[in-house]
Amino acid sequence: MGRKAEYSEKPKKGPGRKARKQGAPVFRKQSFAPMEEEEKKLSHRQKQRSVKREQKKVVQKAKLQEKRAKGKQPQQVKRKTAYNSDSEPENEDEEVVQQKEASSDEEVPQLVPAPKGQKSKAPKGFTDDNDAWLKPKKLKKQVKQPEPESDGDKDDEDLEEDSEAELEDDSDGEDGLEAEESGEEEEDDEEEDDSDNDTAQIGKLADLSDDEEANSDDDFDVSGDEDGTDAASDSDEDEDDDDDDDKLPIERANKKLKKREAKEAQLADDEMLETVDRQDVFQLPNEAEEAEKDLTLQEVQQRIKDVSLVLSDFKKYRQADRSRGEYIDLLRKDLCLYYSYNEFLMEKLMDMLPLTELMEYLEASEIARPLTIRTNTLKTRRRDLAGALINRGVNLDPLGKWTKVGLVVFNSQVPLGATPEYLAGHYMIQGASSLLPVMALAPQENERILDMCSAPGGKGSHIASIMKNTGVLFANDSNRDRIKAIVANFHRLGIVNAVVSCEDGTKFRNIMTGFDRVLLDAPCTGTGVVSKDPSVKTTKSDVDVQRCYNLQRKLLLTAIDCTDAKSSSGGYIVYSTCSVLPEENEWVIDYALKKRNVKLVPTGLDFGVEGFTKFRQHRFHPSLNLTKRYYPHTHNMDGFYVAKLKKFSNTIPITKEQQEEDEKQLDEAIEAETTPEAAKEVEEEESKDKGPRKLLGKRAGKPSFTEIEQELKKKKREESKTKYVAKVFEQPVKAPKKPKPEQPLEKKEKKSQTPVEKTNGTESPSKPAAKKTKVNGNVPAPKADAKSFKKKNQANANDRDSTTKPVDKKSTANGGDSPAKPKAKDPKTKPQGKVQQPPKSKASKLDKAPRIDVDDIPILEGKPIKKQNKLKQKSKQIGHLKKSKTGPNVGKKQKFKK
Ligand SMILES: C[S@@+](CC[C@H](N)C(=O)[O-])C[C@H]1O[C@@H](n2cnc3c(N)ncnc32)[C@H](O)[C@@H]1O
Repeated sequence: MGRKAEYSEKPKKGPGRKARKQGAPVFRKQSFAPMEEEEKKLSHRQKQRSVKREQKKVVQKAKLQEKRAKGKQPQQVKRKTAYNSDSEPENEDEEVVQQKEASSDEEVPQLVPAPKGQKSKAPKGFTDDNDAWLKPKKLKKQVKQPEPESDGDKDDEDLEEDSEAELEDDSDGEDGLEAEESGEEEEDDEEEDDSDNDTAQIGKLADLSDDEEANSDDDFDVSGDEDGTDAASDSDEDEDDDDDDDKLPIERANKKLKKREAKEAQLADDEMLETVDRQDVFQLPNEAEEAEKDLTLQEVQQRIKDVSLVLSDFKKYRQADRSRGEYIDLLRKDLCLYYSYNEFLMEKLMDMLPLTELMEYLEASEIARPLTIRTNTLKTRRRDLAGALINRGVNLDPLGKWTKVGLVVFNSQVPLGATPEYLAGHYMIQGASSLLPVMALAPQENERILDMCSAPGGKGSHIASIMKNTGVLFANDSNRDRIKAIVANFHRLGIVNAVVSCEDGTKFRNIMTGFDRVLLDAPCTGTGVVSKDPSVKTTKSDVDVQRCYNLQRKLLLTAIDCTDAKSSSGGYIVYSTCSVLPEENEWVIDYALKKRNVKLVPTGLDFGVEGFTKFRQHRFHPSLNLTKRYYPHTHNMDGFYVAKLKKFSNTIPITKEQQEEDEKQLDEAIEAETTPEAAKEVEEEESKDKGPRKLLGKRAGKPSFTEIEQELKKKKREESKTKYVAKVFEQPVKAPKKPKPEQPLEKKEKKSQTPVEKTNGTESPSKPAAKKTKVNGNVPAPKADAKSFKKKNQANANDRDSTTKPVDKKSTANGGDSPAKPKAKDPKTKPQGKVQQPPKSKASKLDKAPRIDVDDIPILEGKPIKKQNKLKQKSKQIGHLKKSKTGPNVGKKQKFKK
């Protein structure tokens, strides 16, 4: 661009020069020293950074050249240096010679070659002005000295010395530059100055090129500015600078940003902790306050949260003078209030689930489970059914990968119990959880299968459809009204391989044995189906649980006895309940494992929570982890339990271990009875009843109740006494030693010496009646239960057990029977043996139906050990479809035909 400047020609001076043609433009030397200009403009900080950059550049260059010098000819290095000179490439050789003269070591970068003739001058050869100018060069030297990355070898030191010498030589040339800048040079010196200019330009151009590199560090500089704003991080970041050299500017910036964020997060956490610490600790209300205050639901909810927080870190948040028990009591009360549970059930749930999970469980139990249907594969395919229902405005989806027959219905424009498909038997309305026990049972075609508690036939019909209407399904239920539902459903669904019976399941071994598989979907408290039947929350009590527990154990033993261990295809028993309480699940299975030749096998269900192997202070058989639990909050289905047993022998086991166990149980019961309180209780009871049955001293070790509590207890017991109440299982809370359930029965059976228990299927038909008479003299009347049966059956449309007692208002009022309040009966208020008889006018068909009498059922484990040994010897293999032709079974058979 423009005309080229010529420095070689000297403009002529003198007269007539105005007339001359305008010569080439003359540029001030200053124009070629942009660095000088820039330096003047730079701020102090910028200069510092510039110096830093320079230092780095010099160090890098030194390193680079050192490397090259090691691997290449020195000449090449010199050429490289000379290449920076644009103006006089032809002088390369001369310069090289000069440099050689200046220093024998060529490793030092030749930024500015020495001008000719200058070398012979005085060693320093600088004027005072030069001294001033030389300062930057000295700085350069200083930079080299602290070079951190130098090897520290002697060679390096030599190198530095050499470079210093050269720099001093270079300064000669720069001296000329300084002189020119000052404008004080003589014309005679101009040629030399020009050459100096050239050298100066060379030097400066080299610097410029370096500057370009430096400019590439602009980002770094920017971040350096940021450093300036964050003085605290300066030191750290400076330390990292060296490590960051290899990184891109953006990476360095990112690193710094992350550091800063981490610091801020840390600060925020600290602040939060401080704030929490400063917060007021939740103050437990005292009883007076509690009585006065009427809390809103929101306040209760808030208090639940507060107490939960305290319990989550009790040491930290507790009030020094308050115990954990007080907090738990308050929490239980609040939860009962908020979710409308009685204290008994809430306490059971609190025992069972950790606090956070409990809250989830309670919340999930408030929400209805999705409506699900099961395709009846005897009549249709799921895809076809889904299509048909979708056409009717039903919005549905497959239930899950785990089932090929389930459909979940999101919404429907038609009632699902009245569609043509329903009436045609293409599907059954069933909860998702009710598919699980049948899947675990895994029925096979042509097998003989017993569904012991079948009404209304949901699972039974599922079994039949898997069997493809082959083999025989025995669908039994003790509730005659509910039997009708089985018949109706089976008709609708096109099941033709079923025999429906109405028998007491606990006696089924007398009717028929030798089944390939038995399903026992046992009657239970229904604590898993709270969302379906909210009344469960307030109506269940300790008595209900114990009643169910007794019945379940007896039904399960019978189910095992009805199974043929030698079945070629089966020999399996599946036990299930829609309760989540361990008393009705693990406890029952654990009991059966001890009493029969069965073992737990995997259910085949690939989801569900493992069953408990321990619960509070209780320990179950380790294989109970093979059983499965289902919860509304984890599986979005009703609370459910499934266990699968394999029978491996038809004989009834009486092992040495069992003998010892039985003896131990006896000892414990005796020991419990001998506690002063229990002894007194038994004494009083015996004096009233004069019966053999004794309470087992469950109050041993328990705190005594206040008078009011005892009064409430008495009233409650009066209401809830039934023949089923046997106070059998150990209470999970604070009960050091518990009475064994079999104890009273043992005593009775010792006297009666019934042969019923001797072998499977060999029970004498006349014995149960005799025994019943005897036992019923010691327990509340059965008719009260029959009434409650009826009420429940009418009330509950679902398939839960209907054998539970009527709503126990007291249990709601006083928090229900806590496990820590085990006193069974108060002979003062209600002598044992007295029966709460319902008015005869109210007795219905239900009353005439076979009633379950827990005490009437033979319990092998209750036999004296010697007797059991005898039984073992006499035990026979169960015959298939063997039936007694005499006694009450005959009547039952006729009933069955009806
Ligand atoms: C949970 S429900 C069964 C539901 C059924 N498995 C289904 O899927 O439709 C329990 C049933 O057991 C019946 N049951 C109660 N005690 C019984 C007993 N001792 N023998 C036989 N069935 C009994 C009840 O009448 C009730 O129908």
